[in-house]
Amino acid sequence: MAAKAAVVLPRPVTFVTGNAKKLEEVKAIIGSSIPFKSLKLDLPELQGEPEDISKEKARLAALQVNGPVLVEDTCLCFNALKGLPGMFSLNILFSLIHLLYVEQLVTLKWFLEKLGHEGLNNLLMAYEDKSAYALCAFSFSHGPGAEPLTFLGKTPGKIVPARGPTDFGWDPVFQPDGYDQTYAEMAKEEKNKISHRYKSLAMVKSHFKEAGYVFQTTDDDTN
Ligand SMILES: O=c1[nH]c(=O)c2ncn([C@@H]3O[C@H](COP(=O)(O)OP(=O)(O)OP(=O)(O)O)[C@@H](O)[C@H]3O)c2[nH]1
Ligand SMILES: [Mg+2]
Repeated sequence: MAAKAAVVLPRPVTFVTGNAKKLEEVKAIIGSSIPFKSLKLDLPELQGEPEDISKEKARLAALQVNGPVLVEDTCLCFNALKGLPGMFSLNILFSLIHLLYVEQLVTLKWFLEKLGHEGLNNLLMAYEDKSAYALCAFSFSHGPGAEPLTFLGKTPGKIVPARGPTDFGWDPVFQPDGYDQTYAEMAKEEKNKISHRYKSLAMVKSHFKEAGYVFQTTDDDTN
């Protein structure tokens, strides 16, 4: 039987994100297994199921980049609230704040800071069930018009009062099952071995390995 021809992609994959902490983790997890560069683009994020949001982001990113792209969308979902706040949390909050305080950026900052980690815990105050899961949806598109593939990684845990460094989102209030440390308290290498992002990227890496993509690079791509 003839070997399947490898798919040739016009350049390295562009990982589109505006989040520096995400990028740090993605670099550490992917290493040199997938040739990629990163690009910050302001893409609209729809509301809906994680997979759909991520896929749509990939479609839009591929059009803008005009080449292969990886994007991801991450959420923290509370079981007692049937998966909310999930993808909606910060986006809806931002929309509400925007409606209420257009152009009053000081107030907006103050409001977000006030809600913070304590606010996330307070959302569950009335419930005994503090269980939650971190969900990561990576989508990969070959380029404009190509249907994106999505890879979901999920890590179960619970919501606890904040512990550990506060330099990345909700890491201080999420304690993964089987650990007595929050994501924020864990060494980065430890988080990157069990996280929602790690699990999703493990599937992305397997896909790339199986597909055996061949990348054509230009001088521009090395920047
Ligand atoms: O404690 C955390 N540990 C994580 O592992 C993690 N991953 C993402 N987030 C936060 O969740 C929100 C929605 O994320 P999100 O997927 O829309 O990302 P984003 O808008 O910041 O970047 P991007 O969409 O340009 O890639 C943002 O506030 C992110 O900072 C995390 N917080
Ligand atoms: Mg986003």
